[in-house]
Amino acid sequence: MTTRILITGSSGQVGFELKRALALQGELICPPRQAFDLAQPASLAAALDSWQPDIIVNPAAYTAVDRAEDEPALAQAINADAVAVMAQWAAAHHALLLHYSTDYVFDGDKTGAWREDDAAKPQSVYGSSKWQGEQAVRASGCRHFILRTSWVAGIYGQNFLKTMLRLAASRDSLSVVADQFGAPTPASLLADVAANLVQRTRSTQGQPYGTYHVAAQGRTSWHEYASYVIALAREAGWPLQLAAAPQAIPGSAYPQKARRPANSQLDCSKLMQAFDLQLPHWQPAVKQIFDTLDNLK
Ligand SMILES: NC(=O)C1=CN([C@@H]2O[C@H](COP(=O)(O)OP(=O)(O)OC[C@H]3O[C@@H](n4cnc5c(N)ncnc54)[C@H](OP(=O)(O)O)[C@@H]3O)[C@@H](O)[C@H]2O)C=CC1
Ligand SMILES: Cc1cn([C@H]2C[C@H](O)[C@@H](COP(=O)(O)OP(=O)(O)O[C@H]3O[C@@H](C)C(=O)[C@@H](O)[C@H]3O)O2)c(=O)[nH]c1=O
Repeated sequence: MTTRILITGSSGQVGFELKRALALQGELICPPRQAFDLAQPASLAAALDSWQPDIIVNPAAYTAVDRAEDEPALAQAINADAVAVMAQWAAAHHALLLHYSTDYVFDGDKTGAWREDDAAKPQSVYGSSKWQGEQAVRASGCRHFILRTSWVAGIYGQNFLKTMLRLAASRDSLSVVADQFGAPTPASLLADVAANLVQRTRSTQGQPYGTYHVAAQGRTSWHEYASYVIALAREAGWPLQLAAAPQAIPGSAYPQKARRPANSQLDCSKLMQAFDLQLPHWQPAVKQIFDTLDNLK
């Protein structure tokens, strides 16, 4: 029988890549927002009943980190309450739920890389709503994977990499925070890892379901990341207004509504060991995204 795979948020960065990565694994159900609106959690069970997915992949989220501070109820509905409905439906129907979460569940105050069992202490409405979504998945008892990631970038949708290219093309000065650390992670990698895990659940062996960190390897700052991308654009001959590298500034000099963690680096060894996977270093991963954007130009 054909596996029915529901992908939420399929127009987002990760969702778009999931359509490619999961295309051969079953019949994909990719509803537009109006047909499966996570802001209306009470409406979701009826849609799930009609589609009867075997697998629910949920990259959809309220991802506007600063705006969430002004819309906590909406962020909570989309990132937590709707996730609870999907998880409970999955538990009742023996479906698999693959859900994405974020480095922003941590406070950023650890010296080393964050492990899956480190205590969450979100500092923002977004981080808090994502943490509540995670807890709802675990509480439901459904078979699940929660993939926690950081600083997602890709070809489709909006992200920091594209913002830096846009600003470097249009401004003659740019200041970027240099005391927040993490790793940019390709949306395509997150989709490929999901496809790999889904494929493995088809074997009859017991699966190591649970929570995993998935991010590109190494550690950088937003400033180093921006400088690297802008240098790539300069080398490739992009017409840039910005004459020099961006200026490095402390987070305190870039006031924002939501607090970002100082250290977001995720330790991904649990995933790499459990599934014998290698993850790329952030620099070649970012270069590959840039090269694709360059070719599409
Ligand atoms: N972006 C990042 O840097 C990071 C993301 N993550 C997590 O990874 C996952 C994927 O992120 P990413 O692909 O970047 O997110 P995007 O912001 O690119 O996409 C989010 C998707 O969610 C959809 N969505 C938003 N609100 C609703 C709603 N009410 N009902 C249905 N769909 C909705 C959007 O639909 P529409 O197109 O209609 O707006 C969009 O397709 C998320 O869970 C996010 O929390 C984790 C770490 C970093
Ligand atoms: C645009 C800009 C940002 N910054 C800083 C602000 C912030 O500290 C950092 C990142 O900025 P952004 O607001 O683009 O990124 P932000 O929305 O915080 O990105 C986060 O999104 C959510 C969804 C996640 O889950 C996180 O992993 C993370 O990727 O860069 C500058 O210093 N200069 C600038 O010109």
